[in-house]
Amino acid sequence: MAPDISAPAETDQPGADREEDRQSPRDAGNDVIIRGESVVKEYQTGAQTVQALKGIDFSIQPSDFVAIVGPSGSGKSTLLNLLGLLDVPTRGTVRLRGTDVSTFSDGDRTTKRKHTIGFVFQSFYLIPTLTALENVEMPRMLDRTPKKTRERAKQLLRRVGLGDRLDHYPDELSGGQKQRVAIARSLINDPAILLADEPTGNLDRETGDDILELFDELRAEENVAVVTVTHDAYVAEEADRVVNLVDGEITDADEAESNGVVEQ
Ligand SMILES: Nc1ncnc2c1ncn2[C@@H]1O[C@H](COP(=O)(O)OP(=O)(O)OP(=O)(O)O)[C@@H](O)[C@H]1O
Repeated sequence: MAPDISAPAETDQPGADREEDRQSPRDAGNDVIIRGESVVKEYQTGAQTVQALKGIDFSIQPSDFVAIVGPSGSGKSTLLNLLGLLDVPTRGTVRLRGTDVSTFSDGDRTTKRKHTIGFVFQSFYLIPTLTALENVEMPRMLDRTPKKTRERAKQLLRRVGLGDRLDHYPDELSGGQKQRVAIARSLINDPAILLADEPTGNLDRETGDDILELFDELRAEENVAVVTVTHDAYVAEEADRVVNLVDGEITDADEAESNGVVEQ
């Protein structure tokens, strides 16, 4: 289950800017996790301004499976960074459960990210000197309840089919198994959204299919939404929705095949 992150302790202080007061009426009472409206993202390099996103709208709900596709430089990573609360828009709004993310302090944004977003990458990014179990526990290394974390980490590794690989090191695992460990790690804080950047990019087709199947199961069981950036047509085909970015704008999904989605 996604954690209730709508009322952090610090906003309960007397006189504090209460989060409920900053909420958009549009998302009050519905279950949109994150919504972007007229989102513009610009990067300034010297005198040059690059408009990476040109006023796009998006929303992610529990259990969604959304694929972001598009040619190189079209704004996919920029959008993923906004969804991952790693950045804020230049103009327009991104709301997390109804609250404008630009009103969060950096510390707030980090806390929200930790409790809302899980990240999965093409290159897995496991720590080679830690076992599978320790890698999954890693995001909660400083946790005050290590016993609980260990139990949850074991449960997640069993969930992704690696109950018999807890003490294996990454170089003792196959590519697909490494990605399963990375997915288990991404779930350790019970996120509402998994952001997966080319999650099947380093895997053969069959192993990639297994990972997509696992995503489907996790969406059904944990209610988690999966948002993936992909160049693989078969991954995009599995998605409920395809966001096709071209030059910072969302275009018709039917154009996806001619815009950087590779048939395999
Ligand atoms: N930090 C930055 N500073 C300046 N320009 C940037 C920055 N990050 C991205 N850009 C520019 O913004 C545009 C969108 O980049 P982005 O990385 O989002 O594209 P992408 O679709 O993820 O590309 P790729 O598929 O090659 O990873 C590009 O023109 C890029 O050069």
